[in-house]
Amino acid sequence: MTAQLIDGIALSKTLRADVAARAAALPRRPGLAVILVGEDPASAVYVRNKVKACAESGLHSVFEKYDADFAEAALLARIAALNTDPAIDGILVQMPLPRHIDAQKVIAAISPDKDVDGFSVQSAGELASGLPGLRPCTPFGCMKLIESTGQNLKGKHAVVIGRSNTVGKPMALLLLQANATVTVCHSATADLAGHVRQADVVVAAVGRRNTVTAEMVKPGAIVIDVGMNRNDEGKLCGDVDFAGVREVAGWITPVPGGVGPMTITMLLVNTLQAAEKAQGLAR
Ligand SMILES: Nc1nc(=O)c2c([nH]1)NC[C@@H]1CN(c3ccc(C(=O)N[C@@H](CCC(=O)O)C(=O)O)cc3)C=[N+]21
Repeated sequence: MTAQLIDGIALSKTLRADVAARAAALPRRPGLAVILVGEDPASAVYVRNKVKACAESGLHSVFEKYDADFAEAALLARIAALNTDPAIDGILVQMPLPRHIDAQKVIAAISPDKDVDGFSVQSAGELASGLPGLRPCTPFGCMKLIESTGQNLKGKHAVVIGRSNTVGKPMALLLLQANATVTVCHSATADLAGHVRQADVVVAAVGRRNTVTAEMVKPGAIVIDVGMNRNDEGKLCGDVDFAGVREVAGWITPVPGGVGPMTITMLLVNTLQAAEKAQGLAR
């Protein structure tokens, strides 16, 4: 069996067209502020892609770039200004931040209404409580990729590998809300392979290549690869041994071209959602 590819670029195209149509129907264009502190080259690429994606979907965006030694207080002051800026519906501060800046403080400073990353305590609480709210973009995108297979998660066993606040934890909650039975594995899990073998859905968010191999995967499973690693040749690769696992799985996401583009797409969706709410068009 060779797995069907879940194409994050194609799905992104469809969803971004819907964002563009809904954005065009609003009295005021949705606006996203993207803040980058420091010189990390990978962050610079991601941030540029986010700004470009906004333009392509007809969203307004502003990009603010600061030197690595930008003071925490100055960053908090910028966020306070954006919180009350009526042209801005979403605020994204690119992570990781320089060590002298407390990321938790920064996240807490963003108005929950503009928390398009879904990283705030309010957004996390809404997700955990099953209330509507802004969902973290990467796991939200993974759910859309899983939904695109047409498989109902009711009665299915999902195994999430990784327990970060940005991916693993919210992923588990989203899968739970979709009626899956959920197991969360992490670095202290005794028998990772034993758990993964039980999974109808595997979401790998570890940050180490070849964490999921063909022998660990149940035939026909849905495999979602959140990993972003470099192999020995410097090529981008995920946490899953793609060549091996695609011969066993039912569906698999590629890296690149899977979760990455969907993360940006869900940022656009969240910005649109925040704008609709701000303009009295809640949905
Ligand atoms: N506040 C904050 N929010 C984030 O959402 C956030 C962040 N900080 N910090 C860094 C991570 C990483 N991230 C990615 C988004 C898209 C791709 C993406 O589009 N990847 C392409 C490949 C890009 C390439 O070729 O390098 C793909 O997978 O096809 C990757 C990574 C968002 N992040």
